[in-house]
Amino acid sequence: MTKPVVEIRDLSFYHGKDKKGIKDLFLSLEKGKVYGLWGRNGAGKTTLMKIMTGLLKPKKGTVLVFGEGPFENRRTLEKICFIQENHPLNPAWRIRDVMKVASYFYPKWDDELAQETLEAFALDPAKRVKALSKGMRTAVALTIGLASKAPFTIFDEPTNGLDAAVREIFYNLLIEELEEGERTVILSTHFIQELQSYIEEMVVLHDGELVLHQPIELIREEAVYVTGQKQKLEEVIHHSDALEVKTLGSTASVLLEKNSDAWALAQKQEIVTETPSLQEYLLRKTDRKNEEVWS
Ligand SMILES: Nc1ncnc2c1ncn2[C@@H]1O[C@H](COP(=O)(O)OP(=O)(O)OP(=O)(O)O)[C@@H](O)[C@H]1O
Repeated sequence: MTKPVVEIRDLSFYHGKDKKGIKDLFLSLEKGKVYGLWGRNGAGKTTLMKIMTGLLKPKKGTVLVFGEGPFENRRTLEKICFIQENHPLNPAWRIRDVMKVASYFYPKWDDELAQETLEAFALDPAKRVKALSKGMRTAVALTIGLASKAPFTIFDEPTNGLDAAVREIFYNLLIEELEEGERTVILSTHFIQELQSYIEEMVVLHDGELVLHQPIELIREEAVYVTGQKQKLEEVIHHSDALEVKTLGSTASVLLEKNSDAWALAQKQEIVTETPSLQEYLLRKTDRKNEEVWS
């Protein structure tokens, strides 16, 4: 078996003395896979991404990227490209200067791909960053992410602020780039519905903890909306396994996980089932705990 690209064991990170960050996290990411990172606001995604990309030092535990700790490790950092949301770009530089500087940093930089990508985004390399719209700046940052050819690349909220046409261009370029299976990619996003077809495995954080790490098809199959007569579903409705209950007149609809006792109970009744969207399921799965976070 090939060694994982990222190996995290028992990682904890606290902002300041005791502020929440990441708690006792174990995670392993493999070569050539595309991961979706999902979590509600404050779940710990940025903290985790910053640790994996050497911007923060773990307080406890082990973080290895390509077998080495990324913090202050130039050799490892050359293999990592982290495209942050609102990626910092020098406003005075022309796009072509931005590309040149990035090319010095990433040993696998592909100039041709950079040019093709800028062309696809209809970006003029002679333009200065300060003259670009927010969406155009994002497109410049995405170009760096693609052309870096970095074996481990993270795109944080890659499509925020991009119009539908530009998003499509990015998805197409990303698919082409991933075809060879050489790069490990994380797409961190709140808008999972749109990105889900590009993702193989989901990593879900909640309140600093890893609550799910599974192939996306399995997660899609994990939950079910059960609809039937409210009276007959009374026990299911009040069961602690019920992730969500909606009632309308004498009908009830309950969101359940298929490995739950409540699902076994529900199946004994006359019910109609429907698969929830991935977004609905993840939101409900992180609902109850989330109330504690914000309270
Ligand atoms: N610099 C900081 N100082 C203190 N606490 C912080 C700092 N950065 C993050 N936190 C806290 O750490 C927790 C995780 O934050 P993080 O930014 O990693 O979450 P996130 O999942 O990226 O959230 P979002 O989706 O809102 O960007 C939150 O409780 C947040 O308040």
